[in-house]
Amino acid sequence: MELRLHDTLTKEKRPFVPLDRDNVRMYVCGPTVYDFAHIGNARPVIVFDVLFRLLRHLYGADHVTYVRNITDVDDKINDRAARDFPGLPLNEAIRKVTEKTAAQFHADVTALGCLPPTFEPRATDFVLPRADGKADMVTLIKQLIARGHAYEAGGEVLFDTVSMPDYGALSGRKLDEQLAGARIAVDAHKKNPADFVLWKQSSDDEPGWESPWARGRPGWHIECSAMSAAYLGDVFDIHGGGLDLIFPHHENEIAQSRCAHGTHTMANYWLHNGFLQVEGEKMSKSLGNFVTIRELLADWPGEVLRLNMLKTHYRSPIDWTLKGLEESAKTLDDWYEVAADARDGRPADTVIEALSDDLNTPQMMAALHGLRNSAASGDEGCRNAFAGSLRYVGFLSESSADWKSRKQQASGIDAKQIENLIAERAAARARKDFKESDRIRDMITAMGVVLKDGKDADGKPITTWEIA
Ligand SMILES: Nc1ncnc2c1ncn2[C@@H]1O[C@H](COP(=O)(O)OP(=O)(O)OP(=O)(O)O)[C@@H](O)[C@H]1O
Ligand SMILES: [Zn+2]
Repeated sequence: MELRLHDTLTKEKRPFVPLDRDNVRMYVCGPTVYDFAHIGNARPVIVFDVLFRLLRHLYGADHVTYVRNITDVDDKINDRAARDFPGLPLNEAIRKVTEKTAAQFHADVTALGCLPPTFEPRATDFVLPRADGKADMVTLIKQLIARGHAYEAGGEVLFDTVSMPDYGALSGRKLDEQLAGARIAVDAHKKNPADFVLWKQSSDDEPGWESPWARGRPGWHIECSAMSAAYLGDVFDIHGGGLDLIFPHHENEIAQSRCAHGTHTMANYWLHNGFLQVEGEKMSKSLGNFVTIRELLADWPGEVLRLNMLKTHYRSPIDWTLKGLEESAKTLDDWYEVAADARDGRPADTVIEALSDDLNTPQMMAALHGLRNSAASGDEGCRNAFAGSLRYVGFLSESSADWKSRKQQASGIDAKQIENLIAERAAARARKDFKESDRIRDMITAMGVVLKDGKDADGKPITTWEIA
């Protein structure tokens, strides 16, 4: 099956041809760890997890290298550290903020059914030259200066955008248009307003590293140029992230990496996911219209959030609604019932085919609905293919066996309490106090639980229950 991917740089969907079939290489920009991730931040993590799974299927699990970094040096982190831990020395405060946020991020994305990437480098480990000789930011900046693509001014090292004739190709922004709109006064030390920071001086109370220029810290963009080169080389296959990263972040990554290494390309395919929106607006921290993954996981199993995300194609916007979540939960209730007790088969061709068409997850959903119907009316083989497909796309995680109990937990329903009430109701019925037994049943219904009265194998009345 031929994999086709849409490339932002060439604006076309074309067949995916890896540089090396034995080592297919993908880099995705990871979180800046200063605050809990919102469900919008989860979109690239889930989308590229699906692509990672697909590449592993097509090329073999040991032939794909997926790198997703952690940005743990950023001024937003410094501000948060100073705010939350005013009593601590800044470095310690920063470590507390980044460790806590990174741990929560891992817990969140694991609950969303995402496989860990092959490597998860932290920016702070790649600032200075390393003992193992892997790429680092200071060396990259030195190379850029040596090749005439960067200069020092006003306590900073800046990338010289004019030195790169096709700067702006990814976002389609022409340099002269950018120049016209810029405010010169703010950036008087820059040769051109579009020039961006590679290194900036740190004051004594800011985090910093000794460098050939001044004690300072890297700009955001150079972090990804260093970490991608460290694990994937100067040129690699796929680079991903959200739409908002095209400019300036990815544009500047391309400029740095290509100019430092003297290559025509940084990555052969640039993939960008669309925004998750609330009432038509991008979910973002700055707008305050966000809900964290952690908050959602208190109400919904991670599989529901994942499925709800994948109902929409990754390049289209998603409107995130309660109604959508409710429908997704219903779908999974049904699917798990049909797939119950099935052994895992291989994922069905229809699923792989859908994903191979630029990750067409709406078509994948249609394929899963089709498999569900065959499984419901068919033999064990169909059920195994259905269960195998569910597991393959990450809907049937290791922990889905206890789907029902986790749903109960998430809904806040206390199983023990329900069982006690059922016993009280049975006792009331036994003594023919139907007023009391009805009262108890209404109480249970009001808690969002449905009772089913039936008979056990010996013909004795028995009541089972489930969440409405
Ligand atoms: N609403 C959204 N929908 C889809 N992807 C998003 C959304 N918001 C952020 N992203 C993506 O999440 C990833 C992590 O981004 P980052 O950690 O920089 O988030 P952020 O800038 O703190 O979030 P925000 O945009 O809310 O300020 C990036 O790939 C970014 O494109
Ligand atoms: Zn990046």
